Amino acid sequence: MTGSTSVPVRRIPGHLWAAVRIGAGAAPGVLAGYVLVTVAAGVAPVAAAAVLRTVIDGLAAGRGIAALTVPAVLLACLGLILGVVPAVRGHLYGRMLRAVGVRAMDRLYQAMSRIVGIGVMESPEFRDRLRMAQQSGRSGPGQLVDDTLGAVESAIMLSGFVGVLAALNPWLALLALAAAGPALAAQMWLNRRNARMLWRISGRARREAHYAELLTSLSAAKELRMLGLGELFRGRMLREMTAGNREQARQDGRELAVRSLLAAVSAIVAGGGLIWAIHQAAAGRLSIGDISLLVAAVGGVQSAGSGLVDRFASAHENALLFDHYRTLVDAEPDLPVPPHPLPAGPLQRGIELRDVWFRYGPDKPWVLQGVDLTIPHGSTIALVGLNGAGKSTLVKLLCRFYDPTRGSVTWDGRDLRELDPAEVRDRIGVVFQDFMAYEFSAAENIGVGDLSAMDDRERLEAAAGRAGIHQALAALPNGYDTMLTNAWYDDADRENDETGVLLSGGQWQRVALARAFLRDRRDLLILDEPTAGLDPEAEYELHRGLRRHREGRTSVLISHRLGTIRDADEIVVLADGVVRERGSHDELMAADAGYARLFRMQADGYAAAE
Ligand SMILES: Nc1ncnc2c1ncn2[C@@H]1O[C@H](COP(=O)(O)OP(=O)(O)OP(=O)(O)O)[C@@H](O)[C@H]1O
Repeated sequence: MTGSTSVPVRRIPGHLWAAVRIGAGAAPGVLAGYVLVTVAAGVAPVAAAAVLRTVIDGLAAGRGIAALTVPAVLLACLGLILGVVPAVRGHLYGRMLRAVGVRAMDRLYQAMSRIVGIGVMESPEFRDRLRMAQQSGRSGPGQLVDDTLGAVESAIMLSGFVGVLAALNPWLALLALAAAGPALAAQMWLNRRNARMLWRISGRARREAHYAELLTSLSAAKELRMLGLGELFRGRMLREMTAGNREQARQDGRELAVRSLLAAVSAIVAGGGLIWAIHQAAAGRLSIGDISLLVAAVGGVQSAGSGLVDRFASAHENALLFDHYRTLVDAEPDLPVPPHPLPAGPLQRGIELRDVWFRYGPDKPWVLQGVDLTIPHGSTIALVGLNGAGKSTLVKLLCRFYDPTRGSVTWDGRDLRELDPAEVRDRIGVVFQDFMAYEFSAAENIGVGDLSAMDDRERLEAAAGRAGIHQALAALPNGYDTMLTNAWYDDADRENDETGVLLSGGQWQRVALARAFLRDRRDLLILDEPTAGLDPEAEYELHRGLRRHREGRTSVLISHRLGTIRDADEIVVLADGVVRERGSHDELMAADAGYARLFRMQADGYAAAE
């Protein structure tokens, strides 16, 4: 994905067409009605002006009421149409906007769920683009459809009134058209600058939102108060906001100058036309009806012309933002997935990392520098290493959130890149170091571990039991249906302030473990610091349970508390991006290297505390 500050004009019709197609798919009936109303809104003013001339000329010529009844009724009908159209149009617009918004957002989030890895989501450019796509995706396509039809309406009206002017004086018509050209060009220039400005300040907008979120978020509230960070964050938020506003004000100034100039040109054309018409009428070359038609036509050309420019401007601007939406929706896959992936199948031999090199980006330092590691089926491998050694990174490669920069990860000899990532992930149960605490009920918080068990209370309770959290959840005000948040409640709980409950850090960790236990029939279990927040008794109990659970299963365990992993089949020490030591606890202690030193350090710490 490359940085985008403007969109070639040739891409704009494609965007308009894409938006109309979304509209036609989302609400075909509403769109058809909208087209009809648009055509009526474009034709009616021209027809009304022409009929009015007939009526005025008829009156001036002293024609009787009988001759004028039909044009009068026609005029009344056109007036009715002109009166009703805005309300109908507003109604249809609202319906179309909502229908198109749902479909467009659905497509955007479908595209997001097609993203296989997480690397692309970490790029600031992606985050900016996503924010703009979310902004434009909700109402952008609907507005584009509205702009397109609005432009059609203005074009119908403009061509009608230009035709009228041409019939009265071709020079006037030419002059009116000539004034529209520079207006369009100027507007496009303004739009491009506006889109560039929006892209430029998008980082500011993101930072502003981040500080605003920090100022009000529950998770930041403790540190914010203790460390007195409110003033700092508010200042930074305001700084970003003010800088963004300054850019916006410069653009507003440009817009004011250009638009005033265009309005002046248009008024001069209109005034000139009127002076000419009055002279012609005084000389008897134009009738009173002609004058009324000319006044209507000059006004009509002005309003249709500026309507066309406005619509074009709005369409151009929306298309520029919609470009971010389409770039994301039509993006190539972030990680290559073969069209016909091989089946991963149940793990039989094991997982192997061969000479794996990895860094998070070409400009980032190497995290892994040639890791060779075998995780045989049925064995437990413990990963050990200092902070930042690359343990969690290795886990992310096992889940194929990233591809190795060099080397390969294989599942029973088949490269993960040849397999369907969804199938591989379905065969893995994992508790991440930074697991999610969903603002859902307790049952759902465990159930998301295996959607097929979401409504199976027995399985949920069994998993919670194994994680040692069943009793605590059962004792909540609404048992497993209690919301684990005080931010919002289920509809049924709305009246009851008692039902939103907050868990402690350790309790949350148990819920996350229960989520993984729900996936206990998986081929590989990965636990990244699963007991870091537990009290010693709970940790002991849990590791005993885990040992039982791991028997005969393939697991990868990460823990800084070396006592909890000493019975792993193999302990692998990562350092400087490579496997520095490997072996059983006894072997590594006998080798008396880094692991033994760390183990003794921890053991001495406990002994000293006694
Ligand atoms: N998403 C990321 N983008 C860029 N760098 C990252 C990212 N995640 C981790 N890193 C870097 O990769 C290195 C390894 O991080 P990793 O989280 O794998 O270490 P770890 O061994 O799990 O550490 P810990 O024991 O602290 O959990 C660190 O230097 C970290 O800064």
